[in-house]
Amino acid sequence: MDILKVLSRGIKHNQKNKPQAAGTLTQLPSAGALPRPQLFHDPVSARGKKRKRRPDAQNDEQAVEDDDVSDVDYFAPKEPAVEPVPDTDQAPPKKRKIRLLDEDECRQILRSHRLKFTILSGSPKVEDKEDEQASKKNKRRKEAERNMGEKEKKDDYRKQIFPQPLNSFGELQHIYDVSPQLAANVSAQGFRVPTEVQMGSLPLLLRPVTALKKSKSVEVPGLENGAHFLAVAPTGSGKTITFLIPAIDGVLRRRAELGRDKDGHVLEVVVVAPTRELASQIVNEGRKLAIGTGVRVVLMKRGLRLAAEEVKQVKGNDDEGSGSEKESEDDASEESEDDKAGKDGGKPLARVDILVTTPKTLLNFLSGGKPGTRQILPTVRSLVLDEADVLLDPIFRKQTMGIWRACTHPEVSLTCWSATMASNIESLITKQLDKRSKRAGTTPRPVIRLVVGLKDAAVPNITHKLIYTATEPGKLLALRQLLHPVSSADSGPPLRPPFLVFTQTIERAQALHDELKYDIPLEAGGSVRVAVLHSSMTDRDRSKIMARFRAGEVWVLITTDVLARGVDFAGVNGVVNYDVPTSAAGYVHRAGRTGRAGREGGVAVTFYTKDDIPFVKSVANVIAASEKQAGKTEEGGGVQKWLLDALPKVAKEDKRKLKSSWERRREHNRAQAIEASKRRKRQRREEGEEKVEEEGEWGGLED
Ligand SMILES: Nc1ncnc2c1ncn2[C@@H]1O[C@H](COP(=O)(O)OP(=O)(O)OP(=O)(O)O)[C@@H](O)[C@H]1O
Repeated sequence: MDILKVLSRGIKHNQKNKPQAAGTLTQLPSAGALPRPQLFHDPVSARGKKRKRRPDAQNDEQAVEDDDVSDVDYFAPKEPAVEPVPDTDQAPPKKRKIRLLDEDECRQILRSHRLKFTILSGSPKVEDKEDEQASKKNKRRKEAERNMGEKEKKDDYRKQIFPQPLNSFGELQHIYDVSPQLAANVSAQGFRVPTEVQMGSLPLLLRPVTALKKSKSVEVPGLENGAHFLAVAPTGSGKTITFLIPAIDGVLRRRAELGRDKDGHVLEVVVVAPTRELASQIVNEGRKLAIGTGVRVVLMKRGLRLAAEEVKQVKGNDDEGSGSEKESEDDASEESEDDKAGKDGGKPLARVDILVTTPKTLLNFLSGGKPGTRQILPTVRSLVLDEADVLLDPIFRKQTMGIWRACTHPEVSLTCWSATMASNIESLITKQLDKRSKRAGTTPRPVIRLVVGLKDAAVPNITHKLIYTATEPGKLLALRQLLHPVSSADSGPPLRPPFLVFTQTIERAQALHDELKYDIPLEAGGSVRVAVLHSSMTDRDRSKIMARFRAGEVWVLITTDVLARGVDFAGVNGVVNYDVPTSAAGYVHRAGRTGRAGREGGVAVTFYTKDDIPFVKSVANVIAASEKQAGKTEEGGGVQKWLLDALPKVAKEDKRKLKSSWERRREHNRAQAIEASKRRKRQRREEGEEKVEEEGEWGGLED
């Protein structure tokens, strides 16, 4: 197969050989596959009643059966923004009464979609029912516990809850009472059915008491004020709108309660994301959902002034922000300049309801007050950590904890989102929440965790391939073969553009770009089709590359882990791990840049050489688990059992050594990013121009 044929399929070349601009995306081969945003539909054993269709479901234009979505192209350009819903002076539309499902029905639907809710803190009461039905239930539960055997599993089972699932987006308005405008904005996105994470999280986050109204077996104390929430759900499963909808709804509700008008903006929600690319993507999504509501979603930038309170820094009272982790060089290098920005009292306060930020940018603002003081954000009611496991990883921990500490409202709720969540991060979160509620003297809120599918092994809907090459030059050759396969016998599955190539360091990304940039013939667009993006580039260059890749102009984007998390490129067909990711979580996030919203046909190719073998086992395990989830057999799979068995389990000592070698690379990346940041500052001073912050690279999470 010739690359030219593949690349030019569906793409018209204009006369001057210019790359096609926006609008080509839906004609790229990527638009072909039919997405099913829901990943799981297990048949559930006929325990109790079968799922009933609501009598009015047919009237609900959004409650479509899954089969009906086959002709929907979720990657087509979205509809233009909706018109604001007419003012509420007119009589509100009559609300339809929708029956809540009973606990058994909820249990069945949640199981069928592999949604598991566990209470991580407090002790939910298991009701002591006298009646026959309840004792039957208890019997069944005890039997199940006996079967599971281990104590740990028993505890887990007892703490499970079965809230109402969101069966259609129409229920947002009809059961969970979100504003008609917000409901219209969701509907304008063109989504037909909620994904699993949306199905599970939205009822609990919007109206927790309603969501658990029919839950008879477990009582969750303290739920009236809401819950803290951790969601672990596959990449590309729509977590962004899942935290944005309740955020906007919360602002609107409080505005109504307090009688604030549309222009009365109070910073109520802070969303933290690890990179600038992800933060601005969240702002875009938020603004689409907030159209016509008056809710302002703003990206935190250098020089933006927020309504913060200045308090005296109390020495020795910094246990949340401190820890074993040392201050990163990045922090130190930025401090003096940010001090100046924070002290700029001349700028007006920003009018913000929802602030989206990278950790460092906001922390720089908070620590930029008078010496010996810090600034706090007492009006914030909700803190959202997107990619929470990396935000609480030592690289970002100090900064994230600093922000959390600044959200001093006693009722502040925390929600954490990621496709991967190690148990040490979970316990860090629950311990911190416990400490905070003790300190504030408030009734602790429950901490609820939702896991969709298999925790940490979640890229079930794509093809995975591990390719061994004996040497480094062999790797480059193999990548070229993927780009220009000469026969069907060539190794690896066909890789169709657009695709992302991940390397471990900035230097390697640059070097690979130099190697590949002339590999696309001029007739197909030439060197502009191959681009590189990493954190030592300027913000402006990064944004330009992002825009060109999204528009379908760039077909091969070479990058580092800076794009591994959260970034949603419509229709990315493939991911190449030119360098093996150093952890299972790293693999999940990189591979998850393809196959978004349940779309099939994505391919993740991972090259490895002899030197990489110690890292391959954890990648191979993720692949095997993902394929098992997808019900694939060994023959069709990307990793053969013999290989999985043969790959060495790395001894602790060796892992430590290897880790330090990767740490060195990561440090090197950071040093490069710092150097670049200093260079940009110098440039800024010379140009007198103000630019926004940069984040360093991170090298993925260690197992
Ligand atoms: N119900 C839905 N049906 C179809 N597409 C959806 C639905 N909800 C969200 N999407 C789309 O799915 C894509 C992925 O969503 P999003 O970026 O929120 O995923 P994510 O779960 O945050 O992924 P990651 O873990 O990689 O950050 C987006 O393009 C979004 O518009």
